[in-house]
Order: sequence, then C-alpha cells, then structure tokens
Amino acid sequence: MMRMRCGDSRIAGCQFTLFPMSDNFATIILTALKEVDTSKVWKDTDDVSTCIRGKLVHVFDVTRAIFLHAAKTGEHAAMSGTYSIGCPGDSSGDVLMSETDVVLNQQNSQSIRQQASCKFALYPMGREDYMDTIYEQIDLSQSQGVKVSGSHYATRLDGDVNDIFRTMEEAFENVQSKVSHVTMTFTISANSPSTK
Ligand SMILES: Cc1ncc(C[n+]2csc(CCO)c2C)c(N)n1
Repeated sequence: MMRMRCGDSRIAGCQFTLFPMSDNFATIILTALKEVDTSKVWKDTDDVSTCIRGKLVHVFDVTRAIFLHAAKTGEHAAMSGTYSIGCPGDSSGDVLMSETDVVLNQQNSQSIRQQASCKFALYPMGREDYMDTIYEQIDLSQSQGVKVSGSHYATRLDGDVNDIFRTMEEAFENVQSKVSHVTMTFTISANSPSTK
C-alpha cells in the first residue's frame, strides 16, 4: 500500500460522542444524528461514538448542528471529540469529498441561541514551533465574542454555541493552512446544573 505524506490529502474528520445527562439519552442521541443533515459527510455510528469525514466546512457544520440539537432539548448535554486533518496515515476511503462547500445546517443552527462552556486543545503535529502556532490562535480567539480563559492543557471558551464552534473552526482552519497534520480535541457542555 502506498503511504501518504502529510498534505497529500485534505480530508477532514471528527470522531465524537454525545453525552445527554438524561433518562432519554438514547432518543436524544439518535434523533440528533437522524435530524441533522449529514448528507455531505461520510458517517459511521457505533456504541461508543460517531465518525464523520469529508470537507472541513461540512465536518464543522454537522458537529455544531448535532450538539445544538441535543442542547436545545434543555437537558444537560455534553459532547467530546477529536477533529483531524491531513493525517499521514489516513486512507482515501470512507469519505465524501466531491460535495460543494454549501453547508446544509447553518440556517437552522444560526437561529438557535444556546449558552455553553467548552475546553479545546490544538495539536499542530510534527512542528518544533507548535507552541507559537497555538498561542497565535488563542490570541485570535479573543476577538470572536466568546470569553476565553486559560486552563491546564486546554483553552476554555464560554458563550453562545455558534460563537464557540466558529472560534474552534477558525483556529483549526488557520492552523491547517500552515501545518499539514493538525488535530484538535474538545469537550462542550450546555445546561449544566453546576455553577463554575
Ligand atoms: C454522537 C454519538 N454517537 C454514538 C454514541 C454511542 N451511543 C451511546 S447510546 C447510543 C444510542 C443507543 O444505542 C449511542 C449511539 C454516542 N453517545 N454519541
């Protein structure tokens, strides 16, 4: 099998899990996965998580919409996941790349006002100057209408779900334009009964 080098492919993907803190958890998960339009990404769900793969713009459109779908039930819901792009070990299978960039869920998502808290961490792979790249994006995050604060091993974002995902998408997009292989982990939580 031919091994791919960093940058040969711009397939993006996200492996994520929804955690609705509700007796109704299975319905909330399955309804979110069914009602969000995922037709522009490849998708596979099992008992642990869901993986989607395709163009970066659709990967973010779908993950944002799935979290909003669960959060708008009013139940305490969390979602954790890992975005990845340009993985040199990636295969060219299990993906939809021929779709246009027109996103399918933005109109619905934009109309939902939902507060949330999130922690994310960027990992520009294979670069000695990775800390500069990370600090640059943390600085840029301050201008996205969310509250940005430092945390061990992650950056915390508090604000509207749409603003939080836009902040993460811009950070990921910016870094991947300079660094071939990038991953980003996140955990986002809405309707938590806990006070900070
Ligand atoms: C996004 C996402 N995908 C899959 C699971 C795993 N999972 C746990 S319960 C359940 C429904 C009943 O089988 C499923 C699919 C998840 N939690 N979140």
